[in-house]
Amino acid sequence: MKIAIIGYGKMGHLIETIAKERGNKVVCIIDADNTDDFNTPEFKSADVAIEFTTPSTAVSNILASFAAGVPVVVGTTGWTDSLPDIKDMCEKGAGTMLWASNFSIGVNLFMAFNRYVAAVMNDFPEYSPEMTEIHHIHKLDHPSGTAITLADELIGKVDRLNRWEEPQPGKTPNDHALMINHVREGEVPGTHIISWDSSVDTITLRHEAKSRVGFALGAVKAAEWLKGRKGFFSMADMLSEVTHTKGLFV
Ligand SMILES: NC(=O)C1=CN([C@@H]2O[C@H](COP(=O)(O)OP(=O)(O)OC[C@H]3O[C@@H](n4cnc5c(N)ncnc54)[C@H](OP(=O)(O)O)[C@@H]3O)[C@@H](O)[C@H]2O)C=CC1
Ligand SMILES: O=C(O)C1=N[C@H](C(=O)O)C[C@H](O)C1
Repeated sequence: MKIAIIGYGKMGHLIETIAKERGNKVVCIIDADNTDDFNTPEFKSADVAIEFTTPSTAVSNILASFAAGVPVVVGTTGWTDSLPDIKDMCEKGAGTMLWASNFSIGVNLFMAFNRYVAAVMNDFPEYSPEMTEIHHIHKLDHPSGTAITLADELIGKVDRLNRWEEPQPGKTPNDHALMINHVREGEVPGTHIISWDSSVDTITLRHEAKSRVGFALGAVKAAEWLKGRKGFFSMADMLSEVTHTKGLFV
């Protein structure tokens, strides 16, 4: 299939390599210096575009893809206050998009395990959860998009929690808040840790990406899956088609 790449940074380069290895054709690459190319026949000829840019540019790139009639897979994080409006546009037929805070298959399994553990822990108030995400020093946003997804899903299952917070000097954490810590260190591709602590033990769930390959491969697979579909989708929609475990994703 024909793929357009929006954002030719660390993810964009890897997506180009993996898309070609899987037999796809990259017909257009848009980076910060050629954002007018959404209007070109090359961009408009793409079956699907894949967008990994910055928190401040994702929304305009999504809208430009919709205007060009090209479905878009979006991996950029840090812009999701606008997600409900974009989702609404897709549901009204104005565009097609698949968004995920993390395209790694392993992280999406980890998200399912997180939901399961949180549902179990709802009955065990002696355990308190905490989350930590560790990423490379170039990352612009915190907490990571993945941590926000994990936190929202955990809070949704645990009656004693109603929000997430980041630690602030001098501020006592709210009793009903899940704390999310962020660490920026070297070139770490992405690590997420959820710990459930009691006075007698700690249960820890940990996902550690070894490189960005899992993210890029998942995004290309999502683009291949999105071709020919219309509406708003998530990785759960795609993955629910490949598992026999009932209720794991949707
Ligand atoms: N969902 C997931 O699985 C994953 C999500 N991410 C997220 O993806 C995003 C990108 O990550 P990464 O590739 O590592 O970041 P990079 O900084 O390496 O790449 C971003 C690229 O976008 C370009 N860019 C900036 N503005 C625009 C614009 N208006 N239109 C098109 N391109 C533009 C930048 O150009 P220039 O440098 O010239 O400004 C740069 O080449 C981040 O938000 C990150 O959190 C990352 C990995 C996995
Ligand atoms: O910026 C990154 O690099 C990553 N961003 C995503 C996030 O914010 O969750 C996904 C992955 O962890 C890498």
